[in-house]
Amino acid sequence: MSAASARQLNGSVRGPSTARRPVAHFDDTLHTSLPDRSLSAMNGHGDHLDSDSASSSTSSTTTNGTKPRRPNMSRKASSPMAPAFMVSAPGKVIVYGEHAVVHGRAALAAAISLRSYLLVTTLSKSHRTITLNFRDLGLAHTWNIDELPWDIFQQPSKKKFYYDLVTALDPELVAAIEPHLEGVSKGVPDEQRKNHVRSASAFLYLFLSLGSKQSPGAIYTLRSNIPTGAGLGSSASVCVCLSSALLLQIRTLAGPHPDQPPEEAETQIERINRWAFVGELCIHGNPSGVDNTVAAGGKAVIFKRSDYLKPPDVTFLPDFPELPLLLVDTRQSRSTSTEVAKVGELKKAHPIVTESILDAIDQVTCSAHSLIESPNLDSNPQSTIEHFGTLIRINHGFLVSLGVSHPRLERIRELVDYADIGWTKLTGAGGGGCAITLLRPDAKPEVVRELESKLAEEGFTKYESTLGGDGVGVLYPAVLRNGSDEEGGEEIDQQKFENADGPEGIERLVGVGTHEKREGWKFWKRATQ
Ligand SMILES: Nc1ncnc2c1ncn2[C@@H]1O[C@H](COP(=O)(O)OP(=O)(O)O)[C@@H](O)[C@H]1O
Ligand SMILES: C[C@@](O)(CCOP(=O)(O)O)CC(=O)O
Repeated sequence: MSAASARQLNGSVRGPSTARRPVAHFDDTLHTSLPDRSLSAMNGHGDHLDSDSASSSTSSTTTNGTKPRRPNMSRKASSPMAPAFMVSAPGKVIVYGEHAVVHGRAALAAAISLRSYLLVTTLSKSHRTITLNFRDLGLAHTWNIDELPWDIFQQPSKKKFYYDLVTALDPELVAAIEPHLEGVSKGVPDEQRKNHVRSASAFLYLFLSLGSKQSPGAIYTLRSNIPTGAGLGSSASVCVCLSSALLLQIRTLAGPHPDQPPEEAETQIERINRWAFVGELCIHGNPSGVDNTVAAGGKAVIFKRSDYLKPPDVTFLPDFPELPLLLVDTRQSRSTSTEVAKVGELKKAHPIVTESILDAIDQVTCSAHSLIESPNLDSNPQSTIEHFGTLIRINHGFLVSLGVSHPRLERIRELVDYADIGWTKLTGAGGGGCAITLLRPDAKPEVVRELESKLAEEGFTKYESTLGGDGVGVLYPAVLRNGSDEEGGEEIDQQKFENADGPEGIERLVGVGTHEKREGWKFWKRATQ
C-alpha cells in the first residue's frame, strides 16, 4: 500500500512520516569502555547549570507532600565539565500478537511518536548523590552513592559488563537492592507507591550493574508523553532512556552521528536494548522484549523470542504500510505484569486450549507479515486494508478468549462497530489501556467525527500519533541547535524542562516525535533503515 492509498484522518495514527535527519554533527567518536569514569572527560561543551536549576528537582514536593532530601547547595552542584544531556525513546503499539509474544510467538509492533525524555544533570565531584526525579509519577528520591550495595554487584561471580546479555534478574542482587527501595515514596497510597518502587528498582538495578562506586553524582529527570500503563509501552520507553543514559555516562556508546556505519549503530542500539530489557524485567517480571526492542530501534518490527536465553529474532519492516489507525485510551488503569500473569495462569489451567489460541494468534501475525512482504501489497489498497482489518478483529477475539479484555475496551469496539467504520482490537497488555481501530478507507469523515465525540462523551481519550518513527535519540549537550552559530542554541536546563507545560509544552521545548526539524537530536540508524 502506498502512502497515498492509505487515508489519513485527524486523530489517527499514521504511517512513517518523512524522517527527520540530523544535520549537525555529533562530534563524539567511539569511546572505549571506562566504566569507572564520569562524563566529565567527554567532549568539552562546558555548559553548566547554576545551583538553583540543579536543585529544582530535589526541592520539588513528592505526591505525599513531603520534601525530598536536598543536596548541599552551598556550592555549584552541577559538574562544570560534564554538560547536562538528554535522551528520548518512543512508545509503541502492538498491531498483532501481544501476549502470544510472551510465549514464544511472533508479534508485529511499531514505534509511535509519543515519547519519554530524560534529562541527566551530572553533579560536581563533591556531590555523592543520585536523584531520581520522575515527574509524571511524582517520584523524587535521592540515594547516597557510597551507601549502595556495590560490593555484591561488583563480586566477580556477579559482575556484569555493558556488553553482556542478561536474560534474568539475579535474586541476590534484587534482594540487595530491596532495603534501598524501602524509603521510596513512603506514605504514598499503595497502588501509586508500587509504580514508584517498580521504576526505582529498574533504575537502581541498572545503575548498580553499569556504574561503580566512583560514578558521579547526578540528577535523572524524566517526563513522558506516553500514558503510564495504557498499553503503549511506557515502561519500555523509560527503560530505554535509563539504559542509554547510563551507558552514555560510562562512555560505552559510539555516536550517534550521521556518518556512523549502520553495523556500528546497530551494535549501540543492541547494547541499549539489552539493558533496557533488564529494566523491563524489574518492572514487569516477564517481558517478551518486544516493547524495548521497538523503543530502542524505532520503526516497525516482527519480533519473536523462542528461547529466553538467546537474543530474539527481529525482522525489520522498512515497508510497513501507512495504516490509518485511531488510538483510544479507556483510561482504565492496569498493570502489564497482572495481565501477563493471567495468561500464564490460563495456560496452566487449560494448556491445550491456551496453546491453540496462542498458535492462532501467531498465524494472525504471520499472515500480516506475509501481506506486508507481498509484491502485491500496493495493487489493491481496499482489499489490503480488509485483510489487515479482518486480522485485527480475529486477534481481538483471541485476546478476549485469553481473558485480557475489559468492558471499557469492549465499549470502544461496540461504538466503532455501530458506526461501521473499521476494525478494533486492544493493544498492549489489555485489562484496560488502549484500543486501536483500523479505519476503513471509505469511512466518512463526519461519521468518524461523530464517533470521536461519542468516545469523548463517555470519557475515552484519543491520542494523536504517527507510526514508525525513530528509536532512541540523544541531545548531547542538552542544547537545541536552533540559533545561529554565533548565538549558539537554546540550553535545556532542569528548570525549563520541569516547567514545560504538559505534553504540548514538552513537545514544544524538546519534542522529537512530531517536529520535523529539531536540530541537535541524533538517532542511531539501523542497517535496514
Ligand atoms: N512516566 C513515567 N515515569 C516513570 N516510570 C514510568 C512512567 N511511565 C511508566 N513507568 C513505569 O512503568 C510502569 C507501567 O508499565 P506497564 O504496566 O508495563 O505499562 P505500559 O503498558 O505503559 O508499559 C509503571 O508502574 C512505572 O513503573
Ligand atoms: C502483553 C505484552 O505482550 C505487551 C505489553 O505491552 P504494554 O506493557 O501493555 O505496553 C507483554 C510483553 O510483550 O512483554
